[in-house]
Amino acid sequence: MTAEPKVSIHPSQTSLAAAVAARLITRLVDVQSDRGTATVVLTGGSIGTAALQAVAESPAHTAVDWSNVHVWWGDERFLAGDDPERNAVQARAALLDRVGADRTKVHEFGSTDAFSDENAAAVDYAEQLAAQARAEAEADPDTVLPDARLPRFDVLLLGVGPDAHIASLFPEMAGIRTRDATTVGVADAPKPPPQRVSLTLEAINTAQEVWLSVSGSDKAGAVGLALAGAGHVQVPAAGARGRRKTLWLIDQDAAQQLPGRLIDHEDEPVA
Ligand SMILES: O=C(O)[C@H](O)[C@@H](O)[C@H](O)[C@H](O)COP(=O)(O)O
Repeated sequence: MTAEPKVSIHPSQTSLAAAVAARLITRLVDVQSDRGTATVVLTGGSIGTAALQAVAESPAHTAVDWSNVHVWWGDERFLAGDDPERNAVQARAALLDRVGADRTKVHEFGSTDAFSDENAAAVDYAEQLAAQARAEAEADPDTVLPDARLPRFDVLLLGVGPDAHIASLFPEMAGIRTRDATTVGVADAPKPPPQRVSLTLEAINTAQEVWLSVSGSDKAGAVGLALAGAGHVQVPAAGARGRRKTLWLIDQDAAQQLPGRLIDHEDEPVA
């Protein structure tokens, strides 16, 4: 069971980042009021990081109990642990270190400090995810996880590249074709750095809500193809779906080639 995409268009990159931030705060507060804890899967990239900064700068962020948020990543650049190009380093600076996130609940992909290659880091992340899934199932025997290998992802954020990649799943490459695994090592990514680790599409699509945030005219073609129903091997963003909600949050520039029938006027804009 997955949700058909809905689209929300925002006037600029800044208002888009603010809208993603407002929605994220609301989502985390809502989930925490139901279950006590909430789980978010973060993305790297410009809009992903700008949205986290906007969360930190919003007075409303204090409504979230950050010590009870589990944080995972959709992908990571396989670099040294303190490399400023790592998605986790950028997320810590933009938000996590500013709001007092609990380091034991911030689950980073392994780095070159600890792993010999990207495949080893991918295997380790799959084990971390599975261990958390077991812990959640033991803590609440009534919990039904969408996939026993993965914790419940309440919201999963993705950026989209001009080639329509999501996380580190690039068009036509092995990562987007990977099945029966929750994570994958990527050795030859066209976007630098070449070595990366990523959730697979099947892992991404276990999330309750998948939000794709996209800004800029260089992404308009990718957005148009993805929402016109292209195949996920050629257009990875086309395959990303949440179980309950699939939300495309885009700015005007990225919306230039959008099939008109997909614009949900009731859902725009929230910033
Ligand atoms: O590690 C990464 O590079 C990302 O996770 C990647 O998937 C990113 O989200 C897109 O490439 C969009 O990035 P921009 O928003 O910077 O274009």
